[in-house]
Amino acid sequence: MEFREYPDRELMFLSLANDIASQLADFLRRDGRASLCVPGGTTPGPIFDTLSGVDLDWPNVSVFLNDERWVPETSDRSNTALLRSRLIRGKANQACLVPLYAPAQTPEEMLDALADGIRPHLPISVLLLGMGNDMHTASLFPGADRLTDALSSSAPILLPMRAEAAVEPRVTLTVPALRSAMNIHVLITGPEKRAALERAQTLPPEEAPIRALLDLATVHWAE
Ligand SMILES: O=C(O)[C@H](O)[C@@H](O)[C@H](O)[C@H](O)COP(=O)(O)O
Repeated sequence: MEFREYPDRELMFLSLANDIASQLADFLRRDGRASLCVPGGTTPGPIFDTLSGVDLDWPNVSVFLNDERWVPETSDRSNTALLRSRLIRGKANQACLVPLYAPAQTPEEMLDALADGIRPHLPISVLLLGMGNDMHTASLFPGADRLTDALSSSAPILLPMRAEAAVEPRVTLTVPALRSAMNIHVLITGPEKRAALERAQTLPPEEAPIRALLDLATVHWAE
């Protein structure tokens, strides 16, 4: 794991957005296409704002979430709605947003169709992850019903996930799909998350799911 500490959040957001853009540009130059997988939640908004204004060959960039809450886009809990309002706009308006939600009562009903949509965009070129104070990442929560399945090296691309801390059912990329990424960044802010990261390094992934990605990740932190 590489740990980068920044003097303030603003600098971190700008610098990380810049790293992500240049990594995507490398893939676009080399392969003519790239994929960017991002978290929802409250932290990454400023990175999305910056990226949406960057000049890239966006029509050849596919964008998808690490995980989605099983709510329609009209919900203020929808990560897809966050992406549409902060990332898939401006210059990035032409990017291809690959869905992790489709209207249905349960994620199980749509899981295969959603996984079929994601599969052609793997391996991920650039993966950005968040982390909760409980050391979850994506929707890999400690104590979640299918965490063991999602940690397995033979896990499918996507799994439904339910956990007390998750509020609603979720759909999440699994550990092997996430670990296949060519570049992995973890974005965290504040002293509580820094302490949680330190703790995660001493625990197995069953207790600290972020641990399953840390050996491959660059962690970006600012107070
Ligand atoms: O849908 C989600 O909730 C996210 O994808 C999740 O994994 C998030 O990255 C962490 O919960 C951190 O969230 P905050 O940035 O809001 O602390």
